[in-house]
Amino acid sequence: MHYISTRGQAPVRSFSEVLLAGLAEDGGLYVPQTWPTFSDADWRAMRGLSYPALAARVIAPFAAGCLTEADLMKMTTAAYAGFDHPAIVPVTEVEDGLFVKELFHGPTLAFKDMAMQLLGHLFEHVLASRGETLTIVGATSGDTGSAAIEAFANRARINVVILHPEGRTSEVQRRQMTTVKAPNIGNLAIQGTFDDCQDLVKAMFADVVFRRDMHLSAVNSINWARIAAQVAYYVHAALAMGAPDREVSFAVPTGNFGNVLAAWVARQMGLPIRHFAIGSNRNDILSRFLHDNDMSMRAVVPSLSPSMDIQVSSNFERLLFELLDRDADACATMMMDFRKTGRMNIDPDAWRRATALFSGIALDDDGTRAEIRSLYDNSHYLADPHSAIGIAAGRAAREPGVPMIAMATAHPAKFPDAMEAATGLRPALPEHLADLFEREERFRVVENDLGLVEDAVRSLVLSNS
Ligand SMILES: N[C@@H](CCOP(=O)(O)O)C(=O)O
Repeated sequence: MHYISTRGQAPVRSFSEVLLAGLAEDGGLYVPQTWPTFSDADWRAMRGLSYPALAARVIAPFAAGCLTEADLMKMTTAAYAGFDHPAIVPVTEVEDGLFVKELFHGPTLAFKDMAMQLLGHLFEHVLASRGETLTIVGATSGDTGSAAIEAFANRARINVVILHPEGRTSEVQRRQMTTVKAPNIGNLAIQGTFDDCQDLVKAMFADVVFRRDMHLSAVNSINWARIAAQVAYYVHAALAMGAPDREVSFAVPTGNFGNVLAAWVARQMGLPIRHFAIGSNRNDILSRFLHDNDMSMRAVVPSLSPSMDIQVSSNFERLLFELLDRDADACATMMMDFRKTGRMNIDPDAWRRATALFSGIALDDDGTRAEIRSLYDNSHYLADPHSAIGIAAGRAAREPGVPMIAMATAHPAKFPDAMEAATGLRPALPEHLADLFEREERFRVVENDLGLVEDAVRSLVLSNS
């Protein structure tokens, strides 16, 4: 399997090379040169596999030429061994035909663990076989950071520096990152938004000298391996509902567009997925795009669902590349114009093709609290603010006879204030995080300035050498 950049000017690479590269040199995102597919018989043969075995089977075509299914199976087995639910990704029906798939049973209580736990093993395996070391820089609006820190803490060949927007995550989310005392982990609180953090990460990659000297890599969903790992739980959910002999639809709370993109990839691989319903908070660029073809950036506003306080959804570029029939030059031009003007003009035919598959809703904080409350009152289901928005999106797009599976992306205990305001309940953190508020925090506040951030990354890495 080979990978090409959505902007067409970066080397064609293998899975392992893409894993280590993170972002393509031309600023684009890597995608498979062709989409691997499974036949209906192949899908049926996956029914009844354990989650680790299914994940290895689904990821194997993406890693072809670098890793075998057996290699992957060792890693998926280790990756999911610590999850606190025997089903790893359990599903429950909350309303007629509306299901919730819980992706938050990993160590940091968010769906990011599903991919990140595996990435820890993938990076270690590939780096050991090449005798290399690297520095991961990541941007987080709340969940990616702690998942990456947990997956990479104390790994010998890897330093990790996570940028979070100062004061814009929940306190639990921040403490999950800043209280981990491992020599290879650093945290920077950036005076800006998540979009600023993500731009800084991309700017570090664009600085060729810094990128080379630091051996930079990424674990945000700009890294293809994140998407590949996330495809597996969509396959798992669909097969459990009767696919490939029955269509299913998915609802996904969406910020950086990586999670729902993984669902779309499962469809590219031949899984009969009818519809993707996405949920946003007041940072509603994606739902405005789907409603009115209005892809225009507005200021990022804080919300009850901080992980989705995002206006520039990186993975939209991968979908755009397909909507443009893989015209990399057009994709590069549109992405660069978007960054210059804050607006993307998408051809009406391409927009119609997107809206044939995707729909979106946006809930403000009042709407989010009301959704959490009514789910609790009517279905006795406690959904965190992000998951509640996804469930609302699923309800809005549900069709008779087609199971709608909404992704529950985070544990409610990550957002105790929001949960208490909505339901009067303050969900407790699980045992391994019970003393989180007594742990000492360690992070540096840095201005939103590339030079200062690069200096901070350099000094964190040097202090661990
Ligand atoms: N919602 C994310 C933002 C980064 O998304 P990613 O999927 O690209 O890592 C977060 O919680 O950090």
